Amino acid sequence: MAAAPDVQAWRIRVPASTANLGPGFDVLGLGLALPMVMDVTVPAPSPGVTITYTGDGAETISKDPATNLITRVAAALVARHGRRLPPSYALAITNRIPMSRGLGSSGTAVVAGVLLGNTLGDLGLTPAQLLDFAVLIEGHPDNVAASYRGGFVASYLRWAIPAFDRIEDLATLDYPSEPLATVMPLPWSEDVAVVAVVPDFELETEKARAALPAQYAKRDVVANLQRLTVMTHALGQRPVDATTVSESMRDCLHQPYRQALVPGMAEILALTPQTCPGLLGVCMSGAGPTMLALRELQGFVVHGRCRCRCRCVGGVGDGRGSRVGVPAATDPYVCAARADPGVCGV
Ligand SMILES: Nc1ncnc2c1ncn2[C@@H]1O[C@H](COP(=O)(O)OP(=O)(O)OP(=O)(O)O)[C@@H](O)[C@H]1O
Ligand SMILES: N[C@@H](CCO)C(=O)O
Repeated sequence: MAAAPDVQAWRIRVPASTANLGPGFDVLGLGLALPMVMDVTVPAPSPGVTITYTGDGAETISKDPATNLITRVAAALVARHGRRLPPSYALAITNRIPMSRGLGSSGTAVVAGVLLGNTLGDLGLTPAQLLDFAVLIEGHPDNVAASYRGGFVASYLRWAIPAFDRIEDLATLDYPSEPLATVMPLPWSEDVAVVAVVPDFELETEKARAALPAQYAKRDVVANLQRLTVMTHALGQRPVDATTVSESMRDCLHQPYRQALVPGMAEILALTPQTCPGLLGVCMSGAGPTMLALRELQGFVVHGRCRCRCRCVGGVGDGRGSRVGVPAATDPYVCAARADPGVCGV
């Protein structure tokens, strides 16, 4: 009788992320304490590949390994290195990250995919190599850098990503062998908490990026550079200066063009520490439609109304949301000083 194969099991946990934080378009990212957890078993209890899913996206996300984003990324990574995924493995995914809401769900899935490919294909790639492959797929580094590294990070790309149609093309695509992304951790003040207000409609990143102009006026670029530099310092200070944070979170490069896609966004962006004591600043999260409020860790009430029906994450109310948040420090969506430490369990 043949011996039963050794069963290996491990867990991959990847946090959600918020990108841009106002003026840091395609530059800044922050890991949020809101994870996707994936339990991997090799081989699967039954023949072939099985994917099970609970949580956000359970009804809509493909469980077919040929079309699921995580397994496609893993397969492309191992193919790039001349290997194949094993014929049998099981993925049990528990996801708390809302889809297409600006909380980096696709980046999280891509990071999970490269971690899966690295272990299933026994590739032994470095974190920088894995992150670069994730950046190639996402096209911009902010979300994946934050999900991978955790905390508050800034990043830039050292070469332009060549155009490709499908993730599978990355197996053979010609691109530079030099490192792609440079990622720098930034200080995040322990006085600053994060509240995400998640509308009950989706906005695909592709659509929100298509709304942006091809060119910008010099004054708008300069305004963002000034604010970005000041804001990254201001958010590391103790105590934080609310007026400086609030003013430096204003953006000229993406939020004005995306405003038409998110009902109520203008009213939320008009909130200030002067009108809402304890508030530090507001911005769109990633490509939206989620709106992000930074707040002082203690004693805080935001007054405001948005026209869209929001899931007021970190807020009170009826859950359909007309108020814009009264966060509790224990709310799982409140990042607080505990910016997520990034991936673990691999
Ligand atoms: N856990 C997952 N497993 C498989 N596919 C996923 C998963 N999470 C997200 N995706 C894919 O990513 C898509 C959402 O990507 P999209 O870029 O539109 O939004 P987002 O990443 O949530 O927002 P943003 O980039 O603004 O933060 C989903 O429709 C799905 O195809
Ligand atoms: N920087 C990206 C984040 C969303 O993926 C954007 O704003 O389009």
